[in-house]
Amino acid sequence: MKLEIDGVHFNYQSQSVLEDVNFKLDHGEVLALIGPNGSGKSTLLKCINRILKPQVGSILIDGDITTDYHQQEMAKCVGYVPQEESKNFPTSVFETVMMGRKPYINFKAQDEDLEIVAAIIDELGLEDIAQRNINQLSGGQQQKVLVGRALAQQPEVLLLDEPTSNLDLKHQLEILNLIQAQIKDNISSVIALHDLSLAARYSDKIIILKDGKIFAAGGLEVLTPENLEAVYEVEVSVADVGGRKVIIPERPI
Ligand SMILES: Nc1ncnc2c1ncn2[C@@H]1O[C@H](COP(=O)(O)OP(=O)(O)OP(=O)(O)O)[C@@H](O)[C@H]1O
Repeated sequence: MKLEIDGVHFNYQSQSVLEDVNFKLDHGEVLALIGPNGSGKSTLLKCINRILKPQVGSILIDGDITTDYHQQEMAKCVGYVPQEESKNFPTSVFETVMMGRKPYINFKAQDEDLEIVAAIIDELGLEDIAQRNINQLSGGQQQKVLVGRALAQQPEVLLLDEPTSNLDLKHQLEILNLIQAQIKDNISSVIALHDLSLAARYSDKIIILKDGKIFAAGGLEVLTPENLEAVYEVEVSVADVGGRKVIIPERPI
């Protein structure tokens, strides 16, 4: 079992944000974390990445509790793409993706590091802007660069917080296809997503969070109108389009 979340509770001061969150994710699996604004998705990703420390419960990777990991070990193991970065240093696209190699570099980058970064830049279609300052890129381009940085870490667990929120339709599919291709058999991924149809299309497992608690968990079968209406307070239709689940919001309840 690659990633295990065991009885996690988290609160900001007196506000309880996560309550008794439990799940397991195997090698090669993608878990979509869905739920309304404020339901605790980003907080859970930050707890997994040790940015936040749960007051109760543990997070285990391959059976080892992550609080025992050294910082560098953690950086090799867990890649994280935040919803947004508050302030970007004026580095180039290439340098930013190279930052993902930092946990592997002792003194200076080796040929292998350069090859890995070049391959990711190529796969993400960022060659033409590789030398551009990331602060001068569009939101969607920046989001791609941050995904590239996380992939350069070659993590075992890849956490993505709304990785497609700034992307147009083509780039949404491009980035999720790329992530799916990278997952292969040795990476487990947790992706917070607002787009429920994309969640249905790209995940093996789904967790619906409501007020910091798991409201429903399982495979695509949890995406029922009843569950979604109870959580989002919107009437929804769930359609089958060419064998894919598509979630259509109808009207507020
Ligand atoms: N730094 C903070 N200090 C205090 N409360 C916070 C902080 N960050 C988040 N919260 C609160 O924790 C709760 C969960 O927030 P979180 O960002 O995890 O939700 P989310 O499901 O990711 O939301 P969204 O879909 O809007 O991104 C919210 O009530 C939020 O106001």
